[in-house]
Amino acid sequence: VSSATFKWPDPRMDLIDETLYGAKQLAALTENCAPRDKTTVAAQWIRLAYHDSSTADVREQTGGLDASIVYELEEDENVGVKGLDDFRHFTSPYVSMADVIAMGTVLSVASCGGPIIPFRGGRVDATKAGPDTVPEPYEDLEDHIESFKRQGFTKTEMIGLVACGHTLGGVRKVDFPDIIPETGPDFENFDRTEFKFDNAVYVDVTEFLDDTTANPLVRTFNETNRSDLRIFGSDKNVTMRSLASPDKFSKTCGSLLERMINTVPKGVKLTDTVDPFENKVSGVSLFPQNGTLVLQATLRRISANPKRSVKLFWQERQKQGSSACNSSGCSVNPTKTTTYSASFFGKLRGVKEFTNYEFRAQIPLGASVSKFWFTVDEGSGAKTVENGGGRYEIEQDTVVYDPARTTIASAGVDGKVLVVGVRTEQAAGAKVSVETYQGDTSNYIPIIQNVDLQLDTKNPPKDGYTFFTGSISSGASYLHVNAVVGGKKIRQFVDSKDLVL
Ligand code: HEM
Repeated sequence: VSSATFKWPDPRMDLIDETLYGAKQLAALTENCAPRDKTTVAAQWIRLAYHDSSTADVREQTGGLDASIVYELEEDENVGVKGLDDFRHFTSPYVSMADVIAMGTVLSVASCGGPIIPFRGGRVDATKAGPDTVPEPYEDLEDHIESFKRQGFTKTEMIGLVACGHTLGGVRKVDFPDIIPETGPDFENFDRTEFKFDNAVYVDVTEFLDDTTANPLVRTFNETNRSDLRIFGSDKNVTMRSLASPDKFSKTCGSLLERMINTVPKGVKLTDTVDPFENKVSGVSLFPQNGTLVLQATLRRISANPKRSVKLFWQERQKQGSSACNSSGCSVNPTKTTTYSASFFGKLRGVKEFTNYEFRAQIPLGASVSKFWFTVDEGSGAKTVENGGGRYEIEQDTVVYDPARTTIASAGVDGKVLVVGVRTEQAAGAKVSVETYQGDTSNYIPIIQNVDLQLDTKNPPKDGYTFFTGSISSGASYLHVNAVVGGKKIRQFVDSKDLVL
């Protein structure tokens, strides 16, 4: 699997990159192996991911990491499972709950000092519960071997995966009174380094081998429930001994957990690995204002270089005799430059910070724009940034989301009032609607709504555009504008950061 390149427009890559490395707050929740509920956020997220993925049947190619857990929370086997309340804020039309669960594992393992697991996106969420397949402590060894085999893991890999999972967190008395007796503590850690993924090798393994472990799944009064004891010892400790090397433990866990999160049903195709992108373009909008077209775009570069200068260039859609552009093209300097810290995970990947260069170009209405690109000079000469060749192409200017008029229309309103412009010469008979996305719901199932937009009476035609408007729910965080204009279908994505006012 190779490393993905960012070819704008690609909202999926944009959002994945932002969630893992950038400004989204998912990573911050587990930073420094954050404690929560007597355990760690990391332990909760990893357990959730395992329970979700344990529905995998690799021969049938069904189940796996597909967020079916959303429909399985009431089942006994999922007692104490936590994390979906964290994850629901980070889904979008391009990043499924299953992807966020997988990111949760990548982030939490790294946050506690474990290996860096490469992340790939593209998982598809299930629409119903999967089978009851989570292994339970009272089951015998043969059942566990069978169950891991169905999930795609050999017996040796089962030993590894359980050791990797149980290096964090522990057992809760309220959830498992058959493991921790009434007289015992409310929560018992699997090992003595509950905030460390890496040290666990020493602790889990040597403690286990030394027979001094506190692991309740090894020591519990109830022999039937000593599943870790049976699993770890199932090959006379050969695997556990091999994991006594910290390096071997880290590598083994990295590759087993990677396989766990990448086990997906038939037909689901994962993206390439998402590493931090050197150049990322977002926040692109084109809308009419005060007799011109405004082109807004943001270029994000890795790191902050005070010597760096960045310019936006564009090419006109219609050649105009008296255009504002001279022979070297039209260009503008940034209106705003903001440096922000990378997430802890970005930092682990060698990225300390990012710098956003925000541009706002005013373009004659008649000329409009077809392509844009940038030059970046780090102090040693300007280099062109042009979307890996082909430049940043603005497919159409017929239907445009209008952030400025939307801001004005939404002021003081409960919810949002969206304004979309359609080129006046093509506006007759135009059908404009929006498909809104709300991921942050109490049952973790996104709400998708279609709203037809009507002619906007408060914004009469102006600047060559005719405006359409409609109210959308305040919970909607992303949307697509869908239009049929002159028999042609046009679809435009609006990111939450461009929508939230
Ligand atoms: C035979 C297989 C397994 C059994 C029987 C088992 C059983 C358990 C039990 C009983 C708990 C306590 C949960 C609670 O008190 O709410 C637990 C916690 C946990 N398990 Fe497993 N587990 C197995 C495999 C795995 C695997 C493969 C992983 C991940 C790769 C994993 C990750 C975790 C984590 C991280 C916790 C701690 C959760 C927390 O502290 O909130 N387990 N497991």
